[in-house]
Amino acid sequence: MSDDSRPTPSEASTGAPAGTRTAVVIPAAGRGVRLGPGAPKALRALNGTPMLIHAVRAMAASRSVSLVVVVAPPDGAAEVKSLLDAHALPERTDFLVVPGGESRQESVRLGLDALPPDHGVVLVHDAARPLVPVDTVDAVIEAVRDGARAVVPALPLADTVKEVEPAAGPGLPEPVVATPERARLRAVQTPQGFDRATLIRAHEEVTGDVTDDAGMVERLGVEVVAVPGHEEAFKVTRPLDLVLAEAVLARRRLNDGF
Ligand SMILES: Nc1ccn([C@@H]2O[C@H](COP(=O)(O)OP(=O)(O)OP(=O)(O)O)[C@@H](O)[C@H]2O)c(=O)n1
Ligand SMILES: C[C@](O)(CO)[C@H](O)COP(=O)(O)O
Repeated sequence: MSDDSRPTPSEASTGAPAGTRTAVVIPAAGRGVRLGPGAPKALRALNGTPMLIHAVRAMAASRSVSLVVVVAPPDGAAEVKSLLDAHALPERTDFLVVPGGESRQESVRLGLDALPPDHGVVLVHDAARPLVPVDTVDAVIEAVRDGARAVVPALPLADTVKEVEPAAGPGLPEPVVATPERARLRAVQTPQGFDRATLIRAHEEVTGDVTDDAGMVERLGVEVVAVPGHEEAFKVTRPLDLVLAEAVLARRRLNDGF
């Protein structure tokens, strides 16, 4: 066997053929405006470790994941590379860091542009969902490997949801126009999983306001399916979410006995 034909360590350890080899793009380039002033959200600490490192570890915990592409704040790629070097991460996983863009959509696209050709399954996972359990990651990957072109982890809602019209002026109430049937609604999380070609086509063809990658795939007319999400995969968005995230980590430490 020539040197070129030998599998890389990550290919050898996951043992997956190219069609099912799995890469994850982690958009981590947001400012975190809703979290309040401070460092970019992904670099803020949870139990002393940057949120991004928790998110990277959550993805690399899956034995199916052989590559993680981190999309860093536009001026923070060097800092993110140093962070990855400074923290213990599984050796079976390869890492790339690229600078991000102005919107989440643009950041994901920049991450996709950096993917080498040999990964047929691509996950997109928010750095802002640092605590997703590995079982959820594996369930998404398995559904794609089983033939779904787009998969989202999703949870039923606890609140009733109303559709409203914009208020007629500042300080005025918003008229409620509809109450969708709650039993049919789901709160959608990440990682979202895709057949690579479908996700790339969505990012090439779909423009406009879309808040998640599966929404872009829906606009292509391609079926998206939901698998059970997890309450610990919540998105750290506002200050109270930091309190919850610290509490989840404390509970894990207690359960792990240290
Ligand atoms: N230009 C952007 C904006 C967002 N994101 C990433 O997309 C994920 C989900 O976005 P969100 O939670 O909205 O993060 P922020 O945009 O940072 O938050 P905010 O809207 O409060 O500023 C985050 O991991 C964030 O880093 C990104 O990579 N590039
Ligand atoms: C992708 C996402 O996490 C799915 O719920 C969500 O849409 C991201 O929204 P944000 O406003 O960019 O945080």
